[in-house]
Amino acid sequence: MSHGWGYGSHNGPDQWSKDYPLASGPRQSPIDIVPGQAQYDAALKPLAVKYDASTCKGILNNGHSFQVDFADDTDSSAVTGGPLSGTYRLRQFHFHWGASDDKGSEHTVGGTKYACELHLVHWNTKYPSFSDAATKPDGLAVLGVFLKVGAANPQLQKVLDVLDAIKCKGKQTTFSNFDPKVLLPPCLDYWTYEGSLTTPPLLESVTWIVLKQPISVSSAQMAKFRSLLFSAEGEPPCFMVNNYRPPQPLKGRKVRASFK
Ligand SMILES: NS(=O)(=O)c1ccc(C(=O)N2CCc3cc(O)c(O)cc3[C@H]2c2ccccc2)cc1
Ligand SMILES: [Zn+2]
Repeated sequence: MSHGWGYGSHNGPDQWSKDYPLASGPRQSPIDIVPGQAQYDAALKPLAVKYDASTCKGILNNGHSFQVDFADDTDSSAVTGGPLSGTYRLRQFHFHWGASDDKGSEHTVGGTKYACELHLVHWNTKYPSFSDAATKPDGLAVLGVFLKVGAANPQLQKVLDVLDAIKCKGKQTTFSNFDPKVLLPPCLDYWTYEGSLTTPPLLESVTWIVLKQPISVSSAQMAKFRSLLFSAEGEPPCFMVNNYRPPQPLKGRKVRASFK
């Protein structure tokens, strides 16, 4: 993927529409979720999340976040149920965060920003591959989890402990035997709506499933995220912070809630 885009003043979200006209499309993400306007839908099923730690393959600084990649050649790590029809295989998870604890999430709740947001990216197995699914309106499902500053999160620490090895863009290292289910809150109540990737190419192929209950992260752990660099080795260092797109217009979409 071209890396001309970023989160700076010259290549950030306000500029993306120049190269990616979808930025002004009808189903863009993220959005501000207004709980009072979300419609409870009794037909929504409970989320069924099944992850297999052995499918965890590695961790990479991709220049706009860091991602933990999973083997997606079988259904052993997948999500079903909820608003979804069929099986969606886990491909990767990554995060978005701010330069300070008062901002960083992409989705907001009644205008409230969290310090960080986790995205678990899944693709619909009715399509032959992730890349193909990413071009279809029902191709992807992303599970969003808010991180709220408070107590340190020991499960998250296992991921943060390897970040020194992937400080710069393009660096990757081994990361195995990690079950991302440990990063989910106890309650799987969610909001869901039809949206898009929040990074270029902004494809409108994502069923968003945003969990109501945040998980915890300490301020010291947030500082660890901010030690990463957008820049590659040998380039002037640029700290990886504020890698979030702000909320986009709802344009008539309905947000459904799985809970009353
Ligand atoms: N924030 S998000 O909407 O949850 C999101 C989901 C998937 C992806 C993703 O996995 N990829 C593949 C790697 C990649 C690398 C890039 O440099 C880039 O600009 C975008 C991506 C996206 C991507 C997804 C689908 C088609 C092309 C690229 C990115 C963001
Ligand atoms: Zn994301």
